[in-house]
Formats: sequence, structure tokens, C-alpha cells
Amino acid sequence: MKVYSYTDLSEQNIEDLCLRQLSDDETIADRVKSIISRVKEEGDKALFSYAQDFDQVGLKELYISASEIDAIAATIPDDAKKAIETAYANIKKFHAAQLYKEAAIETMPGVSCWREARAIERVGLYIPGGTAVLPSTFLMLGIPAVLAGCKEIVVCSPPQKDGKTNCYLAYCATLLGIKRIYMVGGAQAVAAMAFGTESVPKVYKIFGPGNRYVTQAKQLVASGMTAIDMPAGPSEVLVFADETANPAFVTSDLLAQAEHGADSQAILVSTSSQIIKDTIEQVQLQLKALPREAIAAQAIANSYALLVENTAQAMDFSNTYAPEHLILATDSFQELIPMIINAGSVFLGNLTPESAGDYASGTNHTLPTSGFAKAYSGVSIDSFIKKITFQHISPEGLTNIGPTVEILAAAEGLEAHKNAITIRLNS
Ligand SMILES: NC(=O)c1ccc[n+]([C@@H]2O[C@H](COP(=O)([O-])OP(=O)(O)OC[C@H]3O[C@@H](n4cnc5c(N)ncnc54)[C@H](O)[C@@H]3O)[C@@H](O)[C@H]2O)c1
Ligand SMILES: N[C@H](CO)Cc1c[nH]c[nH+]1
Ligand SMILES: [Zn+2]
Repeated sequence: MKVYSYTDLSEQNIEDLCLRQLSDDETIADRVKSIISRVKEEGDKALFSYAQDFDQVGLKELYISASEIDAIAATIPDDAKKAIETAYANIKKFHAAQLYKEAAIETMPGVSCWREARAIERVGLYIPGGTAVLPSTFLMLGIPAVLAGCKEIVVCSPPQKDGKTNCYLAYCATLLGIKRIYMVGGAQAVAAMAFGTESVPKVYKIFGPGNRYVTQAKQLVASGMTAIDMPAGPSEVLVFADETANPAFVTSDLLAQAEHGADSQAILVSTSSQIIKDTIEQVQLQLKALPREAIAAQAIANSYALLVENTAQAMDFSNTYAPEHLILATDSFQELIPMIINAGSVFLGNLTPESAGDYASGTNHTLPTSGFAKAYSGVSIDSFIKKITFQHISPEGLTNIGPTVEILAAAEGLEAHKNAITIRLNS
């Protein structure tokens, strides 16, 4: 892990350190463009072929049905079933609190305006399943989709070696009332949900995290008629640690995100050179104990530590980096909260591991990466609804607002707009 000193860095150096670009970004973009075109042209045929090429699975069917889901779900071990149920309850509780009705506002006597939420009718959920199958993501996307009232929920996830899914994902489907899972992964799944194929229904909005192929595909289809939640690519974490932090805990958080993929980033920012030194030593020790050591080691090689002089510098850097996850490994986290401008989700203090939010505390783990936390929020109930504005004007309201609209319409030279008021005022 490289170590930088904030005071030695120019503005350009800081910008460069915050870039998540990789040397093969363009190759991936080109490959994804061709996958999307082929799915558009060939539909299901392309999906069968890509399952063979990318997942090494010869699929007979593109989806598993309700009866197969039930049968697979029944094989789940009891402890996993209970853990999924606890996570489900916490995530549901947190997201249900986001459902609320807004009050109508009388902007002038007799002029009443309000907003009502309506669920997006058709949504597509992508559940990663390449290097690891993520049932936690199924809960993170499925729970708000169901709570919001989405009528049609299409679910895609890469096929496993037997052409099916595992018992954890199947059990989540039964809890969520989802009757079909399409065994389609990668950019081809995103294309299928964006344009529709013989088997996979077209949706209005696509949700979910994924690798660079998935994320690139989402960004490309978003330039057409399909909405997306946000770019939620390779996982990343920025840990701010002061002298009250425990290097072993800090390391465990860095490695938790590093093990997601070789292109993940795990950044350490500290006011203490001792904490940086001890954490780097711990990283070497803890890495060795990981089954996914090789993946995590590559992500760590792609990461760095930054020595800062004070918390102001630390938070400035963090806001420029705009991490998916920000961990404040300090007893003084309270005073840092107002300084946070850009982050997907924040974990406070030395006893709040990011893994808790990944699985079970209740917040959503589908979060913006690559600096998109500067402009996007993570998934929530809001992601699954649209808000429609309504207004009603009474006779008194028309008298109150009419002259203002007439004058503004005339100022824009739009006589027909003016007349829509005048004709009513004169009736
Ligand atoms: N930002 C977030 O909120 C968040 C949450 C969870 C996970 N993640 C990230 O999601 C990612 C999951 O990645 P994954 O790979 O394990 O699963 P994935 O499901 O995203 O991708 C697997 C699919 O990628 C496609 N693929 C693989 N190699 C390919 C190639 N050479 N050419 C074309 N397509 C190819 C295949 O179709 C495969 O089925 C990780 O990077 C993880 O960090 C992010
Ligand atoms: N850390 C991931 C978001 O970047 C979410 C996740 C799922 N499972 C484990 N972790
Ligand atoms: Zn994680």
C-alpha cells in the first residue's frame, strides 16, 4: 500500500488520487456496447450464448420458476434462514419509515398544491453473482421495491454452475414473494431488462450493483429510455482513523471491501503516522488468513494511505474522493458529521463495522461509487417511486393568482397562456 502525505500533494495529485479509472476502461466500454447491440438484435438467443461464454453454463431455460425456487429455498440451513429473516426485518423497518404522505400547501388563499407518490410500475433488479452471489443485495433491492408497491419486479442474476441459483437467493425470493428469477448476468442482463427479449420483460428502471460490465451497461442504457438507480460499481471504502482507532479493526474494514474484487479500493486517511504503519502491518497479517487473499491483495495494491495534518484536511480529501462508504474510526466522530458533504453511507466510531450495513443494520448497501456520491444517493424507497404534483384553484384562488400569470405570460409574449386565465376571470 503506497503512503502519501497530504501537504506534499498538488491539487492535480489529489484529483488523480480520486480517479477510479483503470487502463482497460475503454476495452470494457466497447465490449459492453457490442453485448447490448447483440441482445437487442437476437434477444434470448444472445442470452443463452453469453451464459455459455461468460458463465460457462449451458442453460436449458432462462429462468427458474416458483416451484423450483421453493424447492431450492427449502434446502437452506436454519441459521442462515434466521439470519436472513433478521436482516429482512431490520431493512424493512428502516425503509418502511421512508413511506410518508406530504401535506397539501396553500401557496395563496384558494391555490392549493401537493405531491403524491406513485410506484414505478415495472422495475428490474440486478443481483450480482459472478465472484460471489449476493442474497443481501436481493433484500436491499427487493424490500423497498415491494414496500413502494412496484407491480412488476423482474429479477436477474448470473446462473451458477448448475444453471440455477443458490438456496440463500431462493429463500430471499420466497420472503419477497418473487416467483421467477432470470438466470442472466452481466451487461446482457441489463440489456435484456432495458429492451426486453422473448423471455425477459422490458422494465422502466434498472436497479442494482455489479461489476464494471454491469455498471457500464447501466450507464449506456440510461442514455436511452431506461432509468437507472445510479452507477453502483466496484465497492470502495475510505476509513478516517485517528489515534483512538484500532489498527486491527481498521484493517478488517479495508479488507472487507477489498475482497469484493481486484478493482475495489480501500483508502486509509489518518492524522497518525503510527496508525498508518500499524495498519499496513495488520493488512499483511489479515490478508494471509483470507480465502479470497489474491483478490483482496490486488485491490489493496490498487489502494493507498494518506497522512493528513488535521481533521479538516481529512474531510476535505474525503469530500473530494466522495467514497461509497466512509468510516470514521475515531471516538470524536460527532464533530466530523457536519463536515461530511459527499459519501454514500457513513459508519460512526470504532465499533461500527461497514459489514453491519452491508448485511443487516437496516440501511441500504446499494450505493454510488466512483465519486458519484457527489450527486447521487444510495437506493431507498424514493428510488422506486415518482412524485406527481397536483394543484387545485378555487374561484378566490383564480382572482388571487390570475393577474400574476397574465403579466408573466405577456412578458414572455405567450398570448394563449395569458388567455387561459383571462377567459376564466371574465366568465
Ligand atoms: N456499489 C454497490 O452498491 C455494490 C454492492 C454490492 C456489490 N458491488 C460490486 O458488485 C460487483 C460484483 O461483481 P461480480 O463480478 O462478482 O458479479 P456481477 O454479477 O456483477 O458480474 C458477473 C457477470 O459479469 C459478466 N462478465 C464477467 N467477465 C466478463 C467478460 N470478460 N466479458 C463480459 N462480461 C463478463 C458475466 O456475464 C458474469 O455473469 C463487485 O465489483 C462488487 O464490489 C457493489
Ligand atoms: N459492500 C457491498 C457494497 O459495496 C455490499 C455487500 C454485499 N455483500 C457484502 N457486501
Ligand atoms: Zn461488502
